[in-house]
Amino acid sequence: MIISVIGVGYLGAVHAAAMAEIGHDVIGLDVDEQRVTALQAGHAPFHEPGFEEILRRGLASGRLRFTTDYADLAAAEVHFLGLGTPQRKDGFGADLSHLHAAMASLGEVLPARAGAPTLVVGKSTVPAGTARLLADRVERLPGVHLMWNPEFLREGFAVQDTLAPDRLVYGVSEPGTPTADEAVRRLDAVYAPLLDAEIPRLVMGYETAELVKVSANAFLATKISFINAIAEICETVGGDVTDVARAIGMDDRIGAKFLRAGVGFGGGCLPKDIRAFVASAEEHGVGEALGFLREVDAVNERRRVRAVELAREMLGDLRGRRITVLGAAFKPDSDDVRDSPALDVADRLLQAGADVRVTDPQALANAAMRVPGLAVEPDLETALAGAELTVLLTEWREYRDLDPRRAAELVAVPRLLDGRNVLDPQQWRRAGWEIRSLGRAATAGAEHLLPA
Ligand SMILES: NC(=O)C1=CN([C@@H]2O[C@H](COP(=O)(O)OP(=O)(O)OC[C@H]3O[C@@H](n4cnc5c(N)ncnc54)[C@H](O)[C@@H]3O)[C@@H](O)[C@H]2O)C=CC1
Ligand SMILES: O=C(O)[C@H]1O[C@H](OP(=O)(O)OP(=O)(O)OC[C@H]2O[C@@H](n3ccc(=O)[nH]c3=O)[C@H](O)[C@@H]2O)[C@H](O)[C@@H](O)[C@@H]1O
Repeated sequence: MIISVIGVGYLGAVHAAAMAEIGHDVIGLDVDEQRVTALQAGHAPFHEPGFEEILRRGLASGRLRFTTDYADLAAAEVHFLGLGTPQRKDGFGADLSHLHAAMASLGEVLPARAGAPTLVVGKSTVPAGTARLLADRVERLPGVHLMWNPEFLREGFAVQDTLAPDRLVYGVSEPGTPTADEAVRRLDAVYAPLLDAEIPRLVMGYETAELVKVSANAFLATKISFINAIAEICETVGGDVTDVARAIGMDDRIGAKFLRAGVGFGGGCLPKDIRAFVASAEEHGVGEALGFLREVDAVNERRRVRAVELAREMLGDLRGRRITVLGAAFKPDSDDVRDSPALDVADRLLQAGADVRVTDPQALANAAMRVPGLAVEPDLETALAGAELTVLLTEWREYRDLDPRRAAELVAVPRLLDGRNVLDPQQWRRAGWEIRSLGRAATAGAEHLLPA
């Protein structure tokens, strides 16, 4: 099938390459010329394991290309929408302006198919009600139908999650009607290889599909803030949140995933999605139903503040003190620094007057753009040299695997704050380090301490 993907950012670029990978003719469009040029040249504009491989394979096969010109989309039978839906400038609801602008441009090329069946498929994360609003506009054109097919991929696993998702969700105007059934058949044809692999597919109304997406992200954020709230208690009463998480996670009804306590969640999605969900509920007059999400957000914010406080407890006055921050990306295996807890904490330490040096295997270019004046150092050993405090904030493998004895030789003072609870405190203490973590009382782990 001939397919277009409009908006080739993290979601859209991976989706476009994945659709070419499963045999479709794909054209990806973006208004960002630099991005289109890079993609067309086979260069990933962001770090995503496995993406460049399928991008290059798609380009080489002739089934994948990129453009900035909407006129090039005229022949496509299916248009996927991968536009960003960032937080509005007022800080709360979702900014749908990119989506509306793209729909206006697409509206000019849709008539070129002269009434032949054409499917427009939204993938962006949007407040409930958005799809119906867009459908009212676009379905006036003969042959055009709109579906909402939210995306659940995780950065760092984007290719795998696109080609083998846990489920496919199809939002239609009215489930069970002949028009909806026809649209479902056409989207099934796009995803045929995935459906053949028995990936479950659920059909529901637009609003339900939109709600599935924001509910999933709200649940994940809640689970993280839940364990981080317990971390706050552990720090005060003398517990170890990693043991709490391990023990409660063994209960199948709770599950071990998304119970990693630390500096909290960030990224281009969870924080803005929970805020947009609350804003949307308020607009519908049911804000109190999601009041707890404000607390989820507040717990998350407090972890960042606490990381700086803990640095102060360990160092005293932060002014002029040499701090090395391990990690800038919002999570490992990504160069994304959107609302990154690591970068935010580094910035707060900088604002407090510390002499901060940040290292990260992939995200330093993005970090330096976001926080002007931040000192960045790509080489881990150089970054550690002379540190009075080392703060681990993104759990890249190279930091989890750090040898405490070697690291102790590099720093000025072997003093470490583990903001992700990934290092073994006993092992580090044995190597001579003073170590504190978010979610463990100062002495947690020390009771088993063996002589060095
Ligand atoms: N990044 C992720 O891991 C996931 C993102 N999502 C959702 O997918 C959507 C996209 O997210 P990202 O890919 O992260 O955003 P992004 O910001 O990386 O990509 C959006 C792209 O749309 C382009 N664009 C803006 N206006 C345009 C227009 N008028 N015409 C064509 N292109 C235009 C931008 O230049 C940009 O390249 C959001 O709603 C997000 O919440 C959902 C699941 C996963
Ligand atoms: O809508 C989206 O964009 C996506 O948002 C998240 O994916 P992503 O933001 O890529 O990353 P996650 O793995 O969910 O991590 C988000 C943040 O939570 C933090 N986290 C995660 C898990 C955990 O136990 N503890 C924790 O602090 C991570 O460090 C990271 O900062 C969801 O997991 C995806 O399903 C969803 O499609």
